[in-house]
Amino acid sequence: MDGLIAASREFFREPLEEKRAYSNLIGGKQWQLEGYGNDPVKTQDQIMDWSDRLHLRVEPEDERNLDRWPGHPESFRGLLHEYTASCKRVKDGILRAMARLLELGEDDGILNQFGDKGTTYARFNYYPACPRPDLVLGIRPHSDVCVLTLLLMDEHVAGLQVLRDGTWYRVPPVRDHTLLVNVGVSLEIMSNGVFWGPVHRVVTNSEKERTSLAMFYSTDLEKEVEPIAELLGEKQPARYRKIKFRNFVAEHYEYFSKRERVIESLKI
Ligand SMILES: O=C(O)CCC(=O)C(=O)O
Ligand SMILES: [Fe+2]
Repeated sequence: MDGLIAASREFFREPLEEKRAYSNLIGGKQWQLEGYGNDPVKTQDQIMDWSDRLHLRVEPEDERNLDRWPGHPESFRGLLHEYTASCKRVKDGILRAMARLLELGEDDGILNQFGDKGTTYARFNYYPACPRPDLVLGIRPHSDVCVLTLLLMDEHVAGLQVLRDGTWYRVPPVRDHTLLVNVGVSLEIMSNGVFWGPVHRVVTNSEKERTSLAMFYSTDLEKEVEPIAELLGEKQPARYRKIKFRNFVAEHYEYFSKRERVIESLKI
């Protein structure tokens, strides 16, 4: 873990021209999810996040776009490959335990909602020290659109905050490779609202830089995300409309740029 974080820092510290070789803008213009760079620009007055990002599809393994994976430092690709395999085991264990909490008939009741080609993205976030933390956020308020996120936070510098009942709560940094497990809004829909995808943000720091690595576990892009049938009944009607995951992601970015949550539009 330390090696991978150190390798990602090394990448982020390289000159911009080096990093642009892995850009998320095709031909310098058309935005795609994967690669190095920021969010899509949807409106002229959109305030961007104070962060540098590298977003890579790590699963399915045979669909990796290795041309987006930094070749420097040389250890990067091997370390990310190993980290992906370890995190998969953790994610499977957590989702099986959550299926039991929902009292689903089988432990794989959530895992088998992912479809044939569930996808995992690794997102490296690098937040440089910011001279005016009062003016800009590291990441604006959002909920993760995936099923589950495993977040490896900076061991020394705080920044993540979670919204609950109108108050922002600071998440302290933790040592010893602790992972923070976050529910994404896909799981909010699947669980018919039993679990919910909290709104969170990252504040900037005037003196210290910060890094984090999020692993986002999502369903197949062609799969419809919907409440699990077994959880529904006469007394438990569906609370969310279903949506194809591909459209959910597209809409997430539309709403995000307007500072709204896409899931609100799916509530019945
Ligand atoms: O940097 C963090 O602690 C959180 C990152 C995050 O929320 C995200 O990448 O979606
Ligand atoms: Fe997030």
